[in-house]
Amino acid sequence: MKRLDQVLAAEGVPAELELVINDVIVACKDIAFKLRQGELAGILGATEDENVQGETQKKLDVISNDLLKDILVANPYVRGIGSEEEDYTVAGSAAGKYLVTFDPLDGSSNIDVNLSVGTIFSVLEAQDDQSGDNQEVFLQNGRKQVAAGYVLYGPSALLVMTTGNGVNIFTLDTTVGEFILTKSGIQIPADTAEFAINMSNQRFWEPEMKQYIDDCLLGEEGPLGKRYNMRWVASMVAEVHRILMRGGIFMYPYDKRDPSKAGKLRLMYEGNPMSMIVEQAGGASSTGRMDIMDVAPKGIHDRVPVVLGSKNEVAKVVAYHSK
Ligand SMILES: O=P(O)(O)OC[C@H]1O[C@](O)(COP(=O)(O)O)[C@@H](O)[C@@H]1O
Ligand SMILES: [Mg+2]
Ligand SMILES: [Mg+2]
Repeated sequence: MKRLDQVLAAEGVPAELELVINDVIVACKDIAFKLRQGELAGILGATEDENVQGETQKKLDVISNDLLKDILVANPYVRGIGSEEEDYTVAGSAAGKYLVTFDPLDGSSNIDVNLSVGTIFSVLEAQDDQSGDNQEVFLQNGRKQVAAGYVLYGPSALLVMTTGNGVNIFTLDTTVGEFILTKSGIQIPADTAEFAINMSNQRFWEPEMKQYIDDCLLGEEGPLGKRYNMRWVASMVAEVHRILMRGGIFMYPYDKRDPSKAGKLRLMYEGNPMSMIVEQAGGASSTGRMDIMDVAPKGIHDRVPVVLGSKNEVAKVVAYHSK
């Protein structure tokens, strides 16, 4: 039975980075506890506010954001944070080496119906001496991440993370309040016949994506030659976790509902960390035209089309885009 700190030490993770990851996890344990209490903790429902993306904030979006922000900006090794729920990046310690971006609560439309939600995080190294409230210091591509992970608040709370040494899964032992290693060396099956996409947006997709899904729906008689199943949990963390466990492909492509947005999901705290985890587990991750982790960010809240999961299926979607 290995604890998270023992696993990170065995991976040779620097002590400062371990302290940063540990603070993320302390906040996530608190979020997990509040979620279990649900209505009893007065955490359900919406606030009167909108975030910078124009989305109504749920109470738990704000609570989770504050838990992560408060602990991380007080950490001497954190230069700054960037969050879905903060308009601008927030400065931490001027001498801090690390930058943390996070989606404090992913899949937040699921909170009020008691379904799975998650927290996603990504850690970068600050490359120069700029303050953490200057977003420029964060604008590095996903290949520069030194750690990435998510916590899935499901029937049990799971921490899934990588420091570039493969993917480990830890289960929260609520009797001792510790994440305990329960699986390591996760490998996503290369082939799949299960896709996840919000089909209600079909008429807004680009023709390439429309064609791929049309061909999936043709099953054995179509050019892809197999019968596909479909899932949509509306929580990226839950979808990615299913894919890590049994394969699959998850897509949130560009659509023309709002042509100024490159997609729904955000690069720096959704696309990049999930891509690092998926690649570390032998899967693939693309915008349809290039690897997500090679996309150069221009702003902390940049959006990105996402196609990730079983590597041979992702390659098929990429091939549709290059026809
Ligand atoms: O509303 P839709 O189209 O089903 O979108 C669901 C997607 O949006 C998200 O909920 C976005 O994340 P947030 O809840 O953090 O905004 C993803 O987790 C999920 O894949
Ligand atoms: Mg999200
Ligand atoms: Mg969110």
